[in-house]
Amino acid sequence: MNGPTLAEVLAAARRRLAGAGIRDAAGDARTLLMGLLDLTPTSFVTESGRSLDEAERRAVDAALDRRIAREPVHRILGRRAFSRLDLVLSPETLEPRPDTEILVDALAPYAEKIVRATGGCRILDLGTGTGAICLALLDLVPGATGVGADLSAGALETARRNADINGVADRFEAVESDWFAAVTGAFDIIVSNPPYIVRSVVGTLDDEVRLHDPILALDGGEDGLDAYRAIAAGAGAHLRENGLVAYEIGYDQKDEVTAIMREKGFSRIEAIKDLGGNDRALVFIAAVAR
Ligand SMILES: C[S@@+](CC[C@H](N)C(=O)[O-])C[C@H]1O[C@@H](n2cnc3c(N)ncnc32)[C@H](O)[C@@H]1O
Repeated sequence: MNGPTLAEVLAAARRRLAGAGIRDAAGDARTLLMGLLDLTPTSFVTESGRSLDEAERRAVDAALDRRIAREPVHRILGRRAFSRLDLVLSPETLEPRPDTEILVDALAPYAEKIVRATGGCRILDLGTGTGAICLALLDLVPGATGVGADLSAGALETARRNADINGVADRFEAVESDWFAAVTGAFDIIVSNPPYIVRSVVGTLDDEVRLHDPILALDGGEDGLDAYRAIAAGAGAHLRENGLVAYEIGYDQKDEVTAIMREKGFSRIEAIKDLGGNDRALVFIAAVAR
């Protein structure tokens, strides 16, 4: 006897997730099925009439159980798309967010310009996690090279694997470091999406974030700004002439992060909002040429 079709399994999955109070039940059901069955958006439609075998149905059921227990879709699949990359996730890495692509898109033209002017561009990504920001920039700007630094050895292992999978390993180095502590040399661009959640807020985040993203990737200290202070203090010593420092920030941190950077001699040259209209990325340059 034939099993249920993909369309039938999709409809049942959507109902199960909606019944369990999952907000985007339709989107999550679709993303899970596409990922589990390795289908593209097009083949998902053209194969909607095909039957799922028992092993496939068991895999779908297990994935739905995990989603209902509030595990995020891409953690269940173990990977997610970011910029033009396919990134593997691990328990030690933050799941990269689409908002972070804003920082990548803002920096790529600067990196290209530096490559055109000097023949190369050295990028340092502090708190690299999966390697998302650095690897996406290396992919977009073939003349660039990058260092991804992180305090988590497990995250760095994942970043190295992602560099391999995405064909940029020859231009990427992973360094275990407490911010700049083990970083050597000077860079054209220092970029970071550091932990920036106010410590007292971490416990109130959705289960999907609180229980599945590592605390090291979330907790920004008492006021959420510890990492920006540490990076601002060390950036000058690791920047080439006319080098840039760029951050992802929390929606309400623009003025405070700008003040922290100004105190260390940097001027803000860009402030970029996300699609929701919130401040999301800032770019700085040394106010006085070094
Ligand atoms: C918000 S996550 C960003 C991950 C990745 N860059 C991204 O955008 O998806 C912050 C990262 O900073 C790392 N981190 C936290 N404290 C650190 C420290 N003192 N030195 C270096 N990395 C640190 C965490 O392990 C985590 O990978």
